[in-house]
Amino acid sequence: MMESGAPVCHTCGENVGLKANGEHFVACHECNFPVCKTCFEYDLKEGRKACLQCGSPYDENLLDDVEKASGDQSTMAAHLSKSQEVGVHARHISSVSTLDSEMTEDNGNPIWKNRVESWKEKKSKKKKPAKVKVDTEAQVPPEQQMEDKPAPDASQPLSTIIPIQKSKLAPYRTVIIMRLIILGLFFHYRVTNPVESAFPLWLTSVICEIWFAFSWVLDQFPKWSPIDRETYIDRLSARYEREGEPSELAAVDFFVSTVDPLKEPPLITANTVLSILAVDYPVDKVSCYVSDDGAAMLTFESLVETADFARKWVPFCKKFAIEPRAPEFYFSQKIDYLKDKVQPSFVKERRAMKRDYEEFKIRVNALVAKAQKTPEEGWTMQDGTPWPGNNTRDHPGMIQVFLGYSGARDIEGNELPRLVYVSREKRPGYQHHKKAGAENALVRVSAVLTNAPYILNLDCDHYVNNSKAVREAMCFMMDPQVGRDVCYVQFPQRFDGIDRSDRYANRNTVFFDVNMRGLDGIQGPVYVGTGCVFNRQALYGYGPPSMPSLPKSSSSSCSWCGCCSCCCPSKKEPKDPSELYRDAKREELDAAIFNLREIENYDDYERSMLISQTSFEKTFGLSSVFIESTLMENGGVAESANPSTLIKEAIHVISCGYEEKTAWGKEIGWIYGSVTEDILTGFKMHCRGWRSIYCMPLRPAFKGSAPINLSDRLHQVLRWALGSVEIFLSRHCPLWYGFGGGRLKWLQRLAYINTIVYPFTSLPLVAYCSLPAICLLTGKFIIPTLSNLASVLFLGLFLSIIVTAVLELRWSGVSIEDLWRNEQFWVIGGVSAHLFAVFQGFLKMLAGVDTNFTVTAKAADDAEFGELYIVKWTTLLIPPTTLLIVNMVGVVAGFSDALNKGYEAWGPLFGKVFFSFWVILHLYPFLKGLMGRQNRTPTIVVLWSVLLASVFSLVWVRINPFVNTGNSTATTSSCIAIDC
Ligand SMILES: O=c1ccn([C@@H]2O[C@H](COP(=O)(O)OP(=O)(O)O[C@H]3O[C@H](CO)[C@@H](O)[C@H](O)[C@H]3O)[C@@H](O)[C@H]2O)c(=O)[nH]1
Ligand SMILES: [Mn+2]
Ligand SMILES: [Zn+2]
Ligand SMILES: [Zn+2]
Repeated sequence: MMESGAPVCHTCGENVGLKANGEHFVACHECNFPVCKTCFEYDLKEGRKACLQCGSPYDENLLDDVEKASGDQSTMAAHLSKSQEVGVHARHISSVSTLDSEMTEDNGNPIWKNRVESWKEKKSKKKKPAKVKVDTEAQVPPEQQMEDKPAPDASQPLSTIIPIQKSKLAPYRTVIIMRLIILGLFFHYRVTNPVESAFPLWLTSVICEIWFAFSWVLDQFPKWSPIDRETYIDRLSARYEREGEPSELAAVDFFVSTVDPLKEPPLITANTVLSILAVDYPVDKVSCYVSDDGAAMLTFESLVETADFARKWVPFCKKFAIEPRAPEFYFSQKIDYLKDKVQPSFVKERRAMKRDYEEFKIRVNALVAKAQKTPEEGWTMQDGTPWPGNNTRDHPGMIQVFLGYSGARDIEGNELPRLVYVSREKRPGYQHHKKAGAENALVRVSAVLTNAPYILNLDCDHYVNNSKAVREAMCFMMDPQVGRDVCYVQFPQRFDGIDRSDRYANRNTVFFDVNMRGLDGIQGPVYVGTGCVFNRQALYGYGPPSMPSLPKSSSSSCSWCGCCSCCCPSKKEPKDPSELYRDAKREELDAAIFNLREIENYDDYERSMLISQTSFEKTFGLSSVFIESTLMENGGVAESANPSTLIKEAIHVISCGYEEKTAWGKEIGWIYGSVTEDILTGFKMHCRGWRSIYCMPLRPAFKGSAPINLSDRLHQVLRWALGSVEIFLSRHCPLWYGFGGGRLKWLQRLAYINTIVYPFTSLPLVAYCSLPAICLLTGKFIIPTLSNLASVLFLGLFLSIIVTAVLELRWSGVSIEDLWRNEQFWVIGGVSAHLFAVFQGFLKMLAGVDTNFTVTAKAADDAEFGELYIVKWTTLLIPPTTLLIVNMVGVVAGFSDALNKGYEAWGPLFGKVFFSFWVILHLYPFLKGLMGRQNRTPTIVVLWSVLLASVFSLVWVRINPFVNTGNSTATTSSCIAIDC
C-alpha cells in the first residue's frame, strides 16, 4: 500500500516528514495511511482520534506528544467541533427527509407543499434586497474583489466581436483560392492522363482523390470568416446587479445527465454537482437538476451526501473565491495555493476543508463499494421500503428536492441553490430515447418547478471550471442587442487527464479552436452536447422573435459576419407556408397568454379546459401546468400555480407515455433519431433561423474527461460517426432538409453536411491506404511518368496544402502538434470506427436494429494514464492493423524487388515507398496503442491481421512474381486483375 521513498500526506499533499529518529512519520500503524505531522496534530485538536482510512484509534504515545505540544488552541477546536456537530445533525435530517418524502405520486407530500408555499411566499416578497448575496460579498477580502477600475458603464454593449486580423486572414483566404485552382488543374491532369498499365488502380485513386477534394471543400469553406468574441462581465453586473436593488440576472436551470454509476463514478457526478451549486451567481437563480437514467439508489444516496457536503463546500468556495469549485480538481491542483490568498484563516480552513472532503469521499466510496453487489431482493432504502428503481427498465418516475429555499441552509445559514434528483419513468415497450429523452424530461420537470428562462446542460463528468461561466453566457443572452435571436451559447469542451502528447487527439483542438470559431462567423457553432446555455424558448420549437422582420434589416447590416453578401439569405424572403404557420402560432400564443390573464378567477378545471382548446396539447403534451409555463417568455412559475398541482405535474411530465402523440423529440426539445442528438438538436434550431454563439473565456468554462485508451476512444468515435450516418439516413439530412424557410445559411449548411458525411470518407480512405502497398507489391503505380507540367502541379498542390495548414495555425493559435495528431486520428478513426459506422448505419436502416448509446467509462482516480495502455479486444482494431502490416510488407517487398532489379528500379520505388510511409506514419499512434505498455497485443488481433495481410500479399505475389525478373514487365502490363 505504501510507496517507498518519502510518502506524501493525503490531506495537504506535502511530505509526511521525519520523526526524531529519522524514520518517516507514521500516524496509523495499522494501515500506514500517509498523514503528515501537522495534519495529524490538527486532526487531534479537532477531536478526531482515529485513522481516516481504517478507523483504528491512533497510537497513544503519539497522542500524548501532541497533546503536550498544544494546549492554547483548545477554544478554536471546541468551536469547530461544535460546527461539526451541526453538520452531522443536518445530515441526519436530510436523509430522514429523503425517507419520508417518498417518491410517490402522492400530492399531499408535506415537504413539497411547504417548499412550494414558501417559495411562492418568497416570490411575492422578492422586491427585498438580496441579502444573502451582500453577505457573502462582504466576506470576500477586498484584495480578492474586483480592483478599483473606473465604474463600468451599464449602457455599453456586454460583448463585442473581435475579427481575426486582416493580415492573418487575407493570405489565408488567398491560399485557399489558389489551392482550389490548383486542385482544378490537378484533376484535369489526373483525369486526362490515365495509367494504361494499371487502369483500375488509377481509377480507384482518382475517385478517392476527388472525394478527398470534395470533403476538403466541405471542411474548408465554413472556416472562411472566423471570429473571436470578448465579454464584459463587469458591465453585466453594472446593468443587472445595481447596489441596493435585487439582482435582475436571469435564472438558470442546470441539467446534469448520468446513466450508469459504475461507468460514471458517483464521485465524478458529485464533483460536477458541487461545482454547479458553488457557481458565482445569485443562489435563488440557480437550480440543479440531476437526471439519473439508471434509476440507481447509489446515485440517489451519493446525491444525499453531496447535498450535505455542499453546505460546507459552497460557503468555503465563495468566501475565498477559489477556482475550480469542484473539490477533487481544486485539491489536486499542483499550484501554490497560498499565492494571492492573504487571508490568515485560509490555510487553516483549507486544511479543514480538505479533511472534510476526504471524509466525504470515503463515505461516497463506501456507498460505491456497497453497490457492487445487488442484493437478491433488490435495494432497500434506509426506512426499509424497497427502492422504487430496483428494476431499471420498469420503474416509476422519481423526484426528490434537496436544499433550496426551504431546505437545509449552508453552515453559515445562507440559502443554497435547489438540487433536484430526477429519474424518469421507464416501462417496457416505451422508447426512452437515451440522453435526448432524459434531457427532455428535465426540460419539463424544470419548467414545472422553476421554469428558468435559460438552461445549462452538462454531462455528468463536465464540471464548472470557471465559476463565472454563466455570467459569460449572460453577456450574450441578456444583451438586448445580441440575445434576442440566440438559441444557445456553446462553450468549447476542454479536458483533464489526457496524456501529454494527446495520442488519440482526444482534445479535439482543431475542431474546437478552428472549425467552431469559423462557424461562429456564420450562424454559430454546432451544439456539442455539453457546456451549452440554451434559451428555453428555442427548445420549444419557436423561431427567433425578430425573424419575420429579417428581410428589411438584413439589407442594411449583417451583424453576424460583417460581409452580408456571403451569408445572409436572399433579401426577398418568400412568405412560405411554414412561415405563415409560425406567425399564426405566435398570435395564438399571445391570445392564450391574454386569456390566462383574463381568467385568473376561474378554477383550475376551467383554465385547463381553455388551454386545451388551443393546439398546445398536441405539441407539448397533456399538462396544463407545463403549457402555461411555456407561455411565460421570461420564465418563472405562475403565481397562481397550486402547489399540489406542481407535485402531481412534475411526476406526470416524466411519465413514459407523456410524449406520445406530441412534438417532443420531433420538433421540440432535444431531437430524437440519432445517438448524436446534439448535432441534430442544434441543426433544427439553425434551420429555424436562430443563431448560436461560441464563447471561449480565458479560463476554460467547463472541463470534462475523455476516454484515453485506444479501444474506448475508437468506440466513442464509432458512436459519433454512427450518429452522423443516422442523421444522413433520416428525414433531417442536411442535404435536403430545411430549404423551405431559407433560414439556414449556405455555409452553415455546408458545415452540417460535413458533419454527417464525414464517415463515408472512410471508404476511399481505406482504398487509398491500401493502394501504396498494392503498388509496391505489383510494381505498378497510380501515377504515370511525370511530365514537367505535372511535376509543377504536384509540387503546387503539395505546397498549397502545407501553406493553408501553416496559415490556419497562425490565425487560430493551434499548435502544429495538435494539427498533426488530428491528421493522424483522422486516418486511424477513418479506417476503423468510421468504416464500421457506415456499415452499422445501413444495417440499422435495412434491418431495423436499434443502435445503442454505449457510455464511455470515466476514470475515477488519477491513475496516471494507466488507462492509456489498456487494450481491449474489439473488431475495430482489425482494419488498421491489416493496413499497417500490408504496408510494411509492401515496403519490404519493394526494397527486395529493387535490389533484384538493380539501379533503375530505385527511382519509381521512391515514390511508392513515400506513399507507404505516409500511411504508416499516420497509423503510428495506433501501432503504439496496439502495443500497449508491455507489448502485449491481443492475440486475436494479431492472428486476424497476419492472416488477412498474408492472404492479401500472397495473392499479389502470385500474380506478379517479381523475384522472377525475366518477364515480370510483360506479366504486369497484361494482368491487372486477380482473375488473370
Ligand atoms: O441513455 C443515456 C445515455 C447517456 N446519457 C448521458 O450522456 C452523457 C454523454 O455520454 P458519454 O458516454 O460521456 O459520451 P461522450 O462521447 O463523451 O459525449 C459526447 O457526445 C455525446 C453524443 O454522442 C453527447 O451527448 C455528449 O454531450 C458529448 O460530451 C453522459 O452524461 C451520460 O450520462 C444519458 O443520460 N442517458
Ligand atoms: Mn463524455
Ligand atoms: Zn499534511
Ligand atoms: Zn489506519
